[in-house]
Amino acid sequence: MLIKNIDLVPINGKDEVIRNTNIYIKDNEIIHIGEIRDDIEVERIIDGKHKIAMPGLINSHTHIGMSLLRNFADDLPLHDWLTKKIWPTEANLTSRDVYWGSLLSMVEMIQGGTTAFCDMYFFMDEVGNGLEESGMRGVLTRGLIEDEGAKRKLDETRELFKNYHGKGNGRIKVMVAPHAPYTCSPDFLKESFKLAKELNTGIHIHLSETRKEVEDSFNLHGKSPIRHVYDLGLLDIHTIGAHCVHVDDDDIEIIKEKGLIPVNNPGSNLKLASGFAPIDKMLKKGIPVALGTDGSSSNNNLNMFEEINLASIVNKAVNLDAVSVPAIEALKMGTINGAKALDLEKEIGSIELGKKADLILIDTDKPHLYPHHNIISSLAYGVQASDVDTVIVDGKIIMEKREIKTLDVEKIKFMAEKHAKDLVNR
Ligand SMILES: CSC[C@H]1O[C@@H](n2cnc3c(O)ncnc32)[C@H](O)[C@@H]1O
Ligand SMILES: [Zn+2]
Repeated sequence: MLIKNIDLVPINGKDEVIRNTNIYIKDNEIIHIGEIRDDIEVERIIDGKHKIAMPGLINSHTHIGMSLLRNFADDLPLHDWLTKKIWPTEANLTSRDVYWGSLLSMVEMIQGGTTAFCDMYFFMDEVGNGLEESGMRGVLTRGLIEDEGAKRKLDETRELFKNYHGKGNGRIKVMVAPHAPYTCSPDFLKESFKLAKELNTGIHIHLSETRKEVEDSFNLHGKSPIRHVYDLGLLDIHTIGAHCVHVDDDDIEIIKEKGLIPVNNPGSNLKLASGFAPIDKMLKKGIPVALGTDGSSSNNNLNMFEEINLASIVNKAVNLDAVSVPAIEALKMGTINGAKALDLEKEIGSIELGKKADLILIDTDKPHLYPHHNIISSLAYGVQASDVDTVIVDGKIIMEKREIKTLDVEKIKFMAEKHAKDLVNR
C-alpha cells in the first residue's frame, strides 16, 4: 500500500512534521517513508491530499463493556458511583452484554482514530472475540475484585491467556488485572503478581485515583497505595497504573524507579471530581505518562482526541502555566507513551520504518482546521474525532472515508441498545 503526498506527524522523538511525503506499507509493516520508489510494487494507492497521517491513538485504560452503562449513573463521586449504581448493575452482566457493549465501543473508538486499547472488565473472552472481528489491537485484562470466587477469577485469567494471548496475528495480548489495592488484599495482590510472572506478562491496576483511596490506605497500611504495592513487590514487573491522581513526591520517585506507566484519564477524573494528576511534573521527570478514557460510564465517551486536549489545557490551568503539557507532549501521551504502557513500544506508537502499520489519516479540509499554520497544534487543540477519515491497523484498512469495513455498525447499535435496556431492568 502507498499513502501518497501526505503530511506526516510520525511521533519519532524529533517532534517533527514531514510535509508532502509518501508512506509505503507491506503486509503489516511500514517499509519506506520519503520519496516515491519505483522499485516497490504497489497494489493500492491512497491519496493523502488534505490529510495528515499520524500513529493510531492508544487508549491505555478503559472498560469498554461499560458503554452499556453510558448516561446511566452521572453526577456522582467515584465511591457512590461504583457502590450504589455500577457494581449492583454489573452483578447482572452476561457475556452477551459485554460482547455487544464492547463492539459498540470498538465502533466508537475506530471512528475516533483509536487503534489500540487496554481493557479491564468481565467476560474478557467476548472482548477478545470482538477484537478479532474488528481488526483492532488490544490488551485484555480480566478485572479481579477479591471475593470468595477469587481463585476462580485467577484461573479465568490463566485460561484467557492460553486462549487469546498472541491471537489475531499478534494483535491481542493478555495481562493480569487486580482491580485496585482497596478491592484486593495484600495476599491476593501477591497471587496476581505471581500469575503475571508465571505468564511472563504485565499487570494492570487502578492506583491512587481519589483522595479517599489514599487516606484509607494511610489509615489501613500506614502508606500510600503506590508505596503499598511497591513494598509488596508488585512493581517488579511491567505495570500499567490507571489514574495516579493523588501522588506525592515519594510516589513519583517509585513510579520513576520502577518504570510504572501511569495512565492519565482526565475526562473521567474531572467528571467524578477525583482531581487532576500532576502529569506535568511526571513528564518533566521523564515518566512516559499515557492516556485513557476510562469507561464511557464515567467519561461519557471514548474520544481520545478529547482526552489529548483535556490533558494539555486543564494542566495549563491547574499549573497556571501555559507552557505546561504542550501539544506535542499530549500527542505523545496518546500514542508512543500508550505503546509503552501496553508494552508494545517496539511495534506501535509511532510511524517509523519496521514498525507495525497502525496509523490514522485525518481530513484537514474542514473549516475548523483552517488555516494550517501548525499541524501539531491542530491535532492537539482542534481536530475532532469526526475528522478521522481512515484507520489502518496491522496494515489493514478497517475504516475508509469514515466507513468501517469490519463491523456491522447498525446491528451493533441495535443490539447494544437492547442489551443495555435489558441489563438495567434485570
Ligand atoms: C472488575 S472489572 C473493572 C471494574 O472497574 C470498575 N471501574 C470503572 N471505572 C472505574 C474507576 O474509575 N475506578 C475504579 N473502578 C472503576 C468497573 O465498573 C468494573 O467493576
Ligand atoms: Zn478504570
